[in-house]
Formats: sequence, structure tokens, C-alpha cells
Amino acid sequence: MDEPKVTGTKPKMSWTRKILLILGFLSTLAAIALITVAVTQNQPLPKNTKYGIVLDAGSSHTNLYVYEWPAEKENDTGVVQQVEVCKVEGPGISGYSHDTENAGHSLVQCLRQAQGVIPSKQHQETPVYLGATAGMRLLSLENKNAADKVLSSVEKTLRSAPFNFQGARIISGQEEGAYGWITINYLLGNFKQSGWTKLLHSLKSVSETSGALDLGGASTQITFVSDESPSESPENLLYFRLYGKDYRVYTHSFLCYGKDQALQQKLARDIQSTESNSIHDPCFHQGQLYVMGEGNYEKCRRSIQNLFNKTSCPYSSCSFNGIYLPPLQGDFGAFSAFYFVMNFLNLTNDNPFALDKVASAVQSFCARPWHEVKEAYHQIKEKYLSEYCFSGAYILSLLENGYEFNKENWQRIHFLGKIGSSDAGWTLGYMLNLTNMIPAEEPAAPPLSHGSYVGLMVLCSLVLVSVLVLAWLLFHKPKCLQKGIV
Ligand SMILES: Nc1nc2c(ncn2[C@@H]2O[C@H](COP(=O)(O)OP(=O)(O)OP(=O)(O)O)[C@@H](O)[C@H]2O)c(=O)[nH]1
Ligand SMILES: [Ca+2]
Repeated sequence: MDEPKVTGTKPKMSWTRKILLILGFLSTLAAIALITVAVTQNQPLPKNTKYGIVLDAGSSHTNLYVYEWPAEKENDTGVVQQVEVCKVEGPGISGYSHDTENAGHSLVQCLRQAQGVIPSKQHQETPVYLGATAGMRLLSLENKNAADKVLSSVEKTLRSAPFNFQGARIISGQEEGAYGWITINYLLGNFKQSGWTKLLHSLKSVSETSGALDLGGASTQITFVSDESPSESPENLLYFRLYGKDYRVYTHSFLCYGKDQALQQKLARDIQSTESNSIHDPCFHQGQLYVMGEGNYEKCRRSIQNLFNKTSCPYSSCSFNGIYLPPLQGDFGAFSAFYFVMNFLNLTNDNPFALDKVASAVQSFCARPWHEVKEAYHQIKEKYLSEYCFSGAYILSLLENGYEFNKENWQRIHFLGKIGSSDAGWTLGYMLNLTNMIPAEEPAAPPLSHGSYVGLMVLCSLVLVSVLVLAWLLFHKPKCLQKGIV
């Protein structure tokens, strides 16, 4: 009997296996190609940075701010940031009412500094704006001609700088309040909420925006979202549609209630009521020279209180001087002199203090004799130092007696100088508005970032390969298993 022939031919591969093998091979090649292209070829676009300049011509001094943002993201919230601030030497531009020609010249040094920060090939396309506040509002009321001359002088200087001049004007108190509110909410990221933040906010039903309290030298502003009936004092209400959401915002600016003007008002009253040649002032340290300081906080608070007329209110509720104030709502960011003073007194809310603790801290500071204060803080400008007692008492009077903050809602005030790298103030909001960088409607979802794109490609490729390997293992059972032989 012939032995069965052992032939050398391999068992034939099934069609399914062949197709799977080819598919697997091609997919592995495709995955390798995808990863290579994603990692090597798809580099992020070169960063295209834009710049903008705003000059804040305040009553006490002028500040120049340079902002920058990535061109391709200009409609996102929170992308514009301050990269430079330059404090102009000398007084605010309203201080040049008798020397109007030189108002513009005072800005030259800071404009040069801005030229150094912004790449020269972008100077021409960089917009520059100047907004003047309460000092110029007052000058314009007193002497319109001088105010116009000051503005012409600063305009001439700004036009001669290599930037794109967009205007120099006096902004209204309402604008100042509104832009300050826009700035802080933009920087805090309150306008556009996505995912979890949105859900959290709706669950907690908290106010989504923060109110803004600005204390300048000549005026002070209070601005916050109010749900109250709009009919009471329509002139105090502003309507915004930002990132697809409507906001009804209450704002008021008190001219002459900035801290320098308030001090002048108070000293003028002191002079009227005194019979002797020297003024005995409870708001200055005992032994100070130009006014005879008494260092008496309680007496100081009482004399400041007279600045706020609370006798008549034609509305359901008022702050002072018959000005409508709806019930305070939400948290507040307090900046400018609110911050300078409270920061000096170590009373900012990094570690929150109760209202009575704040009052007693101001009281003990006021009680210290001037020579002792000068010695302890010799590095601080004497003008600022000499006024911290008055300023602390004034801030407490304005917030407590003026706006009626109390020990319950005091913790809702957050004294802040900067948010990230940007100063809290009206200038950023002003620029965002004038450059149309805050859209009324929510922009479409942004495209994937370069990093996420590469990550996604790699992930997809790995999943594809793993699926194929798994499929191969499932379909490609060893022959013995297929025949049921173990
Ligand atoms: N302690 C301290 N006070 C400051 C500082 N900078 C400004 N001030 C004072 O704080 C007050 C408010 O300053 P700003 O917010 O710059 O006021 P402004 O913009 O000139 O004035 P408005 O036109 O009324 O807004 C003024 O009395 C300034 O003299 C600072 O760095 N430290
Ligand atoms: Ca100001």
C-alpha cells in the first residue's frame, strides 16, 4: 500500500483573510501617514498680534495703556491684555487750563515708550484713543474755551505720533461707568460661559456679572446689573447685548465725589464753619502742618457724612443727593482709589475683613501722630500718605452712608487693582467697544487648536489600528481551533 503522499503545499488562505490582511496593511500605512503629516506638516499659524493704545486722561494724571491680542481670536472673551502702562509726568490734562499749548507735549514721553513696545511695522495700523474724564468735564463746565484748547493740543500731539489716531474726547460719566463694568466682566470671563460654569451658575442662580465701583480724583461711578423695574429713573439704565445675552445695567457717576474733590468740598465747609484762622481737621494726623490734624476718625466720619444729602428722595430708594439707586445686586469689583487706599491699609479682601474690623483699622491709623506715620512709611509719597486717613474714612462713608452697603453685604465688595495683567478701569472696555471686539451675538464655536488637532489625529489613528488588530485576532482563528481539535 502506498504511503499517503506528504505534499509541500500550504493550506489555501480564505478570501476573508486575504481582504482583512490587505485592509490591515493599508490602514496601518494610512495611520502612519496621518500621524507623520499631523506631527510634521500641520504647524500652527504664525502668531499675528494686534495692538491698541488708550490714554486715560484723568483729573489727577494721565495713564497710557498698550493692549495686545491675537488677531485670529479677537472676538473671544478675555483675550485682550494689557502689556504696558505709562504714567504721564505732571498733572492731568485739565491742569493745563492756563498753559493749554503744553497739554499735548506732556504725553510725548509715554508715546515714545509705546513705540518701543509695539513693533515698528505695526505702528501705522495701531489705533490710539484718548478719553478724558471728570477733570475735563469740570473744566469744560467752568471754561469751555480752555477745555477745547487742551483737547486740540493733545490731538495735535497724538496725530503727530506714528499710530492711527482715532479721537480725543471727553467721555460722559455714564460711559465711564459702563466701560469700567465691561472691562472687569470681560477680564473675569463673565460674559461667555460654557459647559460646567454655565450649569453651575444656573443651579446657584447667582448674578453672572460683577458690579463696578470706580473712585477717581474728581468723580466716582457705581454700575451693576439690576432686575428692578426700568421705569423709575430710565436715565440711569443702559441696555447691552453682549455674546448673545441681554443686560440691563444701572449706572451713575457722581461728579465732585472723587476723593480729591470730596476733600476739597469738605475743607471748604470746614473753612466756612471755622471762626479762627487755622482749620482743625479731624481727618488729618495730629501735628500735620497745613491743616491742624486732630486724628479723630469718628469726628471725621461725621463731618464727611455732611457731604451726602440724604434728606429727600423722589424714588423708591436713593443713594444720596436725590439720585435713584435700585437695591444692590451681586458682587462688586472696587478699583482705582478704592483699591489704592484699601491696599495701603491692608484691607483688601484677599483675607476678608468684617466691616467693623475695617472701620477700627482706619480708626487706629487715623489716631497715629503724623511724625510717627511719616517715619513708618517714609518710602510713600507724602501727598498720598497724608490723605490715607481722610480717604479711608471717605471710602467707608461713601459705601456705607452713600450706597448703603452694610455688614451683611460688605463681603461682596472685592477691592482689586488688576485682573491678570490688566488694570481694572474703563479704558479696556472703551477700546473693546470702539474696535467692535465684543460681538452682540455669541460667535460660532472656535476651530480646534493645533494641539487638539494633532492629539485627535493621533488618537483616531491608534483607535483605527487597534480595531483592525482586534478584528484580525477574532477572524484569524488558528486552524486547529477552527476544526475543534484542542
Ligand atoms: N495711594 C495712591 N493713590 C493714587 C495712586 N494713583 C493715583 N492715586 C490717587 O487716587 C485718586 C484716584 O486716582 P485715579 O483713579 O487715577 O483718578 P483720575 O482718573 O485721575 O480721576 P477721575 O478723572 O476722577 O477718574 C487720586 O486722588 C490720585 O491722586 C497710587 O498709586 N497710590
Ligand atoms: Ca479715572
